[in-house]
Amino acid sequence: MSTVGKDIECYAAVAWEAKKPLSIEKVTVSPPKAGEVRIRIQYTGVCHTDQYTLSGIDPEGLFPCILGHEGAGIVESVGDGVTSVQPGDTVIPCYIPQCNDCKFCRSSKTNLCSKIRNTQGKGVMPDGTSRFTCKGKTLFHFMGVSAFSQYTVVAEISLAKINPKAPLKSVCLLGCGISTGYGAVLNTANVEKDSTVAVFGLGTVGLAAIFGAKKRGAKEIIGIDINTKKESLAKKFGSTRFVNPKDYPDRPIQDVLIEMTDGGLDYTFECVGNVQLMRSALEACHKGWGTSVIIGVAGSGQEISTRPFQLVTGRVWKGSAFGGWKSRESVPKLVEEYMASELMVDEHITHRVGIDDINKAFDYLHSGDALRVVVDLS
Ligand SMILES: NC(=O)C1=CN([C@@H]2O[C@H](COP(=O)(O)OP(=O)(O)OC[C@H]3O[C@@H](n4cnc5c(N)ncnc54)[C@H](OP(=O)(O)O)[C@@H]3O)[C@@H](O)[C@H]2O)C=CC1
Ligand SMILES: N[C@@H](CCC(=O)N[C@@H](CSC=O)C(=O)NCC(=O)O)C(=O)O
Ligand SMILES: [Zn+2]
Ligand SMILES: [Zn+2]
Repeated sequence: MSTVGKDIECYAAVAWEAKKPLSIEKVTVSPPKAGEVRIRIQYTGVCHTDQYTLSGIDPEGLFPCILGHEGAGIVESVGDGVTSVQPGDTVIPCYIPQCNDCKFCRSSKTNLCSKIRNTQGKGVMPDGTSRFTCKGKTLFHFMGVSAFSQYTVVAEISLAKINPKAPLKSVCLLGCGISTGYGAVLNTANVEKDSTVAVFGLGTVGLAAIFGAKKRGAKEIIGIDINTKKESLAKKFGSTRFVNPKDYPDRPIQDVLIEMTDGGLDYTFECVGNVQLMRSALEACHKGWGTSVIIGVAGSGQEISTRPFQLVTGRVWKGSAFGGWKSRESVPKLVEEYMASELMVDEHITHRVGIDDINKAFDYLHSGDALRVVVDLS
C-alpha cells in the first residue's frame, strides 16, 4: 500500500533531554511539504557532534529532538515542486544544503549555503514547523537531517543524489566526518605537495585529514592524540609520525612540534573541539606562512585566544565546515571516489549496531576504541 501523502509510523531514537540515553520510540513522520522530501534512512553513522549536542553544550541544541546527520537512504516521496529527486532515488542528506541561489552558493569562496540555515538551527523545516511527533509531542529536527529515524523529511536542497550501486552501509559516512576532514585539507587549506602537516585529534575527522594530506603528497604528516591506540591507525591512513602530548607533560605541545619540524608546520588541523588545542595548533604553525584550520566544534561559551603577534608574524587561522564542499555537487563525486577505491571509508567503521542498540554506539565512542559506529535502521 502506498504511503505517499500519508503519515508514516516508524521507529526513531528520540533525545527527550540532554545527557540522557536516547529512547527508541514509535514516531509519526508527516508527508513532505512543498520543496521537501521524505526519505527511508537505511544506515547512519554517529558523529562526535551528535554526542556534543546530546551532552547539552550545543547552543543550538533543542530537545526533544531526533539527532543524527550522517545518514543514507532512499527517497520515499516528494513534496510539491520537487524536481531534482524522485521516489526510489538513492540519497545522502547534507547538513549544509546547496541552493545554488543564495549569495553564499553563488560565491566560489564558501560552501555555507544560507537558504534554510535559520530554521535549521531552530530545529524546524523551512516553513517553521516539524514533521515529527511522538506521544502527542512535537519533536525538533536536527541539523536539517535527523538521521536517527527510519524515516525523515529534509529540504530538497539538502539532498545529494548518489550512485544507486553505492553501498549505503559505508557511504553514509560521507554525510559528515570523512568528507569534512578530507575536504578541510583539499579545499580549505589546499595543502600542496611536500608540505608539512600536523593533525590534532585522530578520530574519523582527523584520520580523513591525514588521508587527504597523504593524497596531496605532504612529506611530513604528524598525527597527535592522547590515546596511544591511535598511533597504528594514523599510520594506516598515511601519517609519518605520531606524537602523544602526554609524553611531554612539562612542555607546551606547540614547542615540541616547532622543535621537531625546524620552526613549525606549514598546515595544522584541529579535529577535537578543544580551544586550548586550537591555540596550540595555531602556534605550532611556521612563522610567515603556516595555516591552521579549526574543524572541531567547541562548547557553548568557549572562546579561542592567542597573542595577535602570532598572526602579525604571518600565521593564518581558518575554519572549515563540511570540508568546504558544496554539498549537492560534491558528495556524489566523493561516493564515486570511494567506489573507485580512491577514498578510505570502510577503514573508519569499527562497530555496527541495530537501532535498538544505538546507545551502545555512544558508549563505544566514549570508550576511545571507536571511530565510526554505523547504525542499521533498515
Ligand atoms: N567543522 C565541521 O564541519 C565538523 C566538525 N566536527 C567536529 O570535529 C571534531 C572531531 O570529530 P570526530 O572525529 O567525530 O571526533 P572523535 O571524538 O572521534 O575524535 C576526536 C579525537 O581527539 C582525541 N582527543 C581528545 N582530546 C585530545 C587532546 N587534548 N589532544 C589530542 N587529541 C585529543 C580523542 O581521543 P579520545 O577518544 O581518547 O577522547 C579522539 O581520538 C569534533 O569536535 C566534531 O564535533 C565533526 C564533523 C564536521
Ligand atoms: N550548533 C553549533 C555549531 C556546530 C557546528 O559548528 N557545526 C558544524 C558541523 S559539525 C558536524 O558534525 C558546521 O558545519 N557548522 C556550520 C553551520 O552553519 O552550522 C553552535 O551553535 O555552536
Ligand atoms: Zn558530524
Ligand atoms: Zn544557497
